Amino acid sequence: MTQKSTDTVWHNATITRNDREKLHKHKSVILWFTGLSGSGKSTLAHAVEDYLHRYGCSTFVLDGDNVRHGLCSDLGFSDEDRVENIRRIGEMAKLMIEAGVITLTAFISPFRADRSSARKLVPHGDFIEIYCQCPLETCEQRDVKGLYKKARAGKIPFFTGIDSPYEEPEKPELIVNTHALSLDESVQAVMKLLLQRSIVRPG
Ligand SMILES: Nc1ncnc2c1ncn2[C@@H]1O[C@H](COP(=O)(O)OS(=O)(=O)O)[C@@H](OP(=O)(O)O)[C@H]1O
Ligand SMILES: Nc1ncnc2c1ncn2[C@@H]1O[C@H](COP(=O)(O)OP(=O)(O)O)[C@@H](O)[C@H]1O
Repeated sequence: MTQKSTDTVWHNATITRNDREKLHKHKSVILWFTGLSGSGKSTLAHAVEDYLHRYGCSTFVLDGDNVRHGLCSDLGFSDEDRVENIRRIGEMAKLMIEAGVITLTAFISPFRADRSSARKLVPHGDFIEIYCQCPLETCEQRDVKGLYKKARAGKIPFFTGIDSPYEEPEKPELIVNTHALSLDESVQAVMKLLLQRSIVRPG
């Protein structure tokens, strides 16, 4: 690996985040969905994006599976690699809110410390942690991608919830119990929070 360069200087953009937010007519924010595999992160993030997009908001979903095909294709699922995965996503999400975009991230992000580091990258209030709470048994019954079956058969080592830990958020901005709520109810719970925080305006 080459030595880190110290010869870089931050360049301030002429167009600011505030300018971009004015253009988009809404604030930018990170909606950080976290939870077990199969808990509903992707489904909910995309459904919220769909809703916001229809109301003219500028949005983008960073999704675990997709990002791991490109930006993070060099990473696996050891604790170390997950830490680096979430570090990169945090930095990417930070850039995207500078671009004035409502950024929705759907990663297991199993470690509290890593979610906390991502939160600290951006100003207070710009990181909204949404815990997709769902019992492991339900996630396993859903087994959307057949991965739990493989993990139980010992074919996927370090699978979250089985032989790799998931640390529940202690104080998330929102808990969505995807086991009990319908998808529509879950979307409405997120929208209610965005309205309460004046990130989007009614209508
Ligand atoms: N060992 C292991 N543990 C957990 N998940 C695994 C594993 N191997 C592959 N997958 C698939 O990768 C998706 C999770 O990637 P993430 O980038 O979100 O993981 S992490 O935040 O770095 O922990 C996860 O996607 P979701 O099911 O959408 O959560 C799985 O499809
Ligand atoms: N309230 C809900 N919110 C999100 N997904 C739900 C909800 N209720 C049931 N589901 C279902 O749970 C599954 C979640 O899968 P997925 O979104 O891929 O999870 P994850 O991205 O966390 O791995 C989907 O089949 C989805 O239809």
